[in-house]
Amino acid sequence: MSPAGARVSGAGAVLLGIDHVDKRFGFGAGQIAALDDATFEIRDNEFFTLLGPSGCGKTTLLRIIAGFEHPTSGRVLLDGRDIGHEPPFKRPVNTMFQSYALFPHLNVRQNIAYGLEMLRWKPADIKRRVDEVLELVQMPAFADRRTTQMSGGQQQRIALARALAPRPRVLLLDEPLSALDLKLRKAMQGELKRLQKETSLTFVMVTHDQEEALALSDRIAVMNKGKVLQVAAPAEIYARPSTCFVADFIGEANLIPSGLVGRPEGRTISIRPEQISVDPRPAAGHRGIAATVTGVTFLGADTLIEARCTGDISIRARLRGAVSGISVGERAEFSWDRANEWMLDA
Ligand SMILES: Nc1ncnc2c1ncn2[C@@H]1O[C@H](COP(=O)(O)OP(=O)(O)OP(=O)(O)O)[C@@H](O)[C@H]1O
Repeated sequence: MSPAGARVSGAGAVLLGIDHVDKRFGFGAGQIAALDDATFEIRDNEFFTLLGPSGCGKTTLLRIIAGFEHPTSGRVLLDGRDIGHEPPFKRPVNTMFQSYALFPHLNVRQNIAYGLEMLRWKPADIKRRVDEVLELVQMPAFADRRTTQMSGGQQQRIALARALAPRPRVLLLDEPLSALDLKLRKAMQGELKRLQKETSLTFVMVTHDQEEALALSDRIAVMNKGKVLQVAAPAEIYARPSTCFVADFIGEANLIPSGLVGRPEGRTISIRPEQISVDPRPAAGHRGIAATVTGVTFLGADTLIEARCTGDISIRARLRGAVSGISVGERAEFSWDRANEWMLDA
C-alpha cells in the first residue's frame, strides 16, 4: 500500500488517507481498543465500504472521518492535508445517519434547507439546491409533505437529499439500509449506486451485511476487532481473502486443514461451496476428500450438501438445481479444481 495521502495511478486520486489511526475508549483495565493502527486510502469517486461484525470499530472510524470523534493517535488526511483539528461542519464531509434524523415538525423542503441555512447560503440558492436534490432522489412531488407522513423508503430518500444538499465531497452512510425491509433494501441498493455514479461523490458506507457490501462497493475494507484485515475490490476479497476470518465472513467458505488433502501441514485451504462437486471420480487436476453426508437441502436454485470428514471437519457443497443420488449417511467424494482453492495461514 502506498503511504496515506499519496496518489495511486489508474483509479481516482487518493481523497482520504487513514494513517495509523488508533482509538481507545476508557482507561486502565477497562480500556477498549476500538481501532488498532487502521491505515488505508479512499479514492475520489469511489463507493467504499467499511464491513465487519458488530463492535469491530467501523462506526468509530466513520465518526472519526466525520470529526465527531478524535483518534487517540494517527491522522486523517483529505487531499493529503491533516484535517484532524477541523470541526465536523468545516469538513467537506456529510453523514447520513441510520435513523435518518429528520425533523418531524418540518416539511421535506424545510428539512433539506435547514443545513444550508446553518451554512448561511442565500435563500435563492437554497431554493434552487433543494429543488435540485429532490429531483436527484426522484421526490420533487413531496416538497411540502411532513416527513412523518412518509414511508421508510421515502424518508430515506429525503435523508439522502438532505445529506447531499451542501455538496460534500464525501458522503458517509451509517448502515443506510438497515431500517428497511428486505425488498425495499434491494431496491434502495440500486438507488444508492445510481446516486453515487450520478453525483460522482465519494461514498463511504458502514455495514455488517456482506452481500450489501459486495453488491455496492468499488472497494471494501474488512474489519474485525478494531483491525483492518483487507482492503480490496469485492471480487478480489472473495477470490483471495487475506485471512480465515475474511474468507468466512465474505460469503461462505470451507476452511480445510492443508494436511487433510495431502499438502504440507499447518496451513488452511479455503474453497467456496459452489466450486465443489460431489463425484465418485474427481477429474484430473482436482483435489478430493471423502466425507459422510450429514444434510441434503434443496434451496430452489441450488442444493446444499453438508458433510463431515476426518478430524470432525465439516464441508459444504452447493450444487446447481435439484440433486438426486446423494443421501444422508452415505460416503461421498467432495472435489474441486485446484485452481479455485486459496491457501491461507492457519
Ligand atoms: N463512546 C464510546 N465509549 C466507550 N466504548 C465505545 C464507544 N463507542 C464505541 N465503543 C466501543 O468500541 C468498539 C467499536 O464500536 P463501534 O461502534 O465502532 O463498532 P461497530 O463495528 O460500528 O459496531 P455496530 O455494528 O454494532 O455498530 C465496541 O467495543 C464499542 O463498545
